[in-house]
Amino acid sequence: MLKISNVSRRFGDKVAVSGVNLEIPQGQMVGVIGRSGAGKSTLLRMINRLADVSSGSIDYGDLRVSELRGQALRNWQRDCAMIFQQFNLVPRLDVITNVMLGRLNGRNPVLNLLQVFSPGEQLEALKALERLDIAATAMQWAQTLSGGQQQRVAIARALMQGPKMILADEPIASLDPRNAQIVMDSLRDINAEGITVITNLHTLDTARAYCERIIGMAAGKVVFDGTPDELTTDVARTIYGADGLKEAFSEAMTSTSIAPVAPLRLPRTPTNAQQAP
Ligand SMILES: Nc1ncnc2c1ncn2[C@@H]1O[C@H](COP(=O)(O)OP(=O)(O)OP(=O)(O)O)[C@@H](O)[C@H]1O
Repeated sequence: MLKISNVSRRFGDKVAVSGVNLEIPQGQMVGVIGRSGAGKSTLLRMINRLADVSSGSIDYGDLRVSELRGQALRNWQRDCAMIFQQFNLVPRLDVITNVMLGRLNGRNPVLNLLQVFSPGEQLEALKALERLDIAATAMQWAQTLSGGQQQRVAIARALMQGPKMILADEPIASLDPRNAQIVMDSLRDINAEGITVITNLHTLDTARAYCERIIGMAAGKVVFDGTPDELTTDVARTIYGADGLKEAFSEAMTSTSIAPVAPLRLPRTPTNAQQAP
């Protein structure tokens, strides 16, 4: 269970995240939606500890994530893999090495420096690529792949970490609808194996189609926490505001309007449906 307790983050005078309380059981697939600047990325980055909390605490089971330092922090960042809109691959390294870089934590630093990977690690990386259906690209430079393929490499790299949780910050924002669907299907399949997936999404329809639980943020606060069915137009208006609502729906209709290939699992109910303030 991931527990976020009264977490806030300030940048100077700006409050990016304000008093957020969430409990996310292991294995949930959670979509975080909201307008640009609502605080979605900052929330994810605090869970992964790319950003520190200004106040409040984040716990994972008995682990006080928000106070980890040194090796314990690196272990957490291995357990809690993060993928980004811009993939963050090394462009002039081949795909399989990019995937193996997911193993850096916990290895001998000298081997890392020399980029020496064991046959076992190479096999595992190939398996991860096969799982994402891109093993044929293993020897290509990452920069020669399409955006959708690159995002799948990033997911394979995340899997190499053996994570308990994957945090995805707008993973499909720069992809065409077909690639967006492949990437979301991959995240859903990974989640079906018990890995928690928390993903920021711009579009309502994607969150509805893939996530059993949707968290809506506005001005740093959680203003909705519930199932796709509970996300009515009125609720969407609270999240996006009257202007943003039009944008959210029209965007959903055009750029990344996608639906999952296989039927979804039955939704589990969020344990702590948070009330709008
Ligand atoms: N490093 C930073 N320094 C100063 N302000 C920041 C920093 N990071 C985020 N902010 C501010 O915090 C607020 C929340 O930003 P955040 O990126 O978390 O929102 P978001 O919902 O993820 O938006 P987007 O969908 O555009 O990525 C914004 O007003 C942003 O300008």
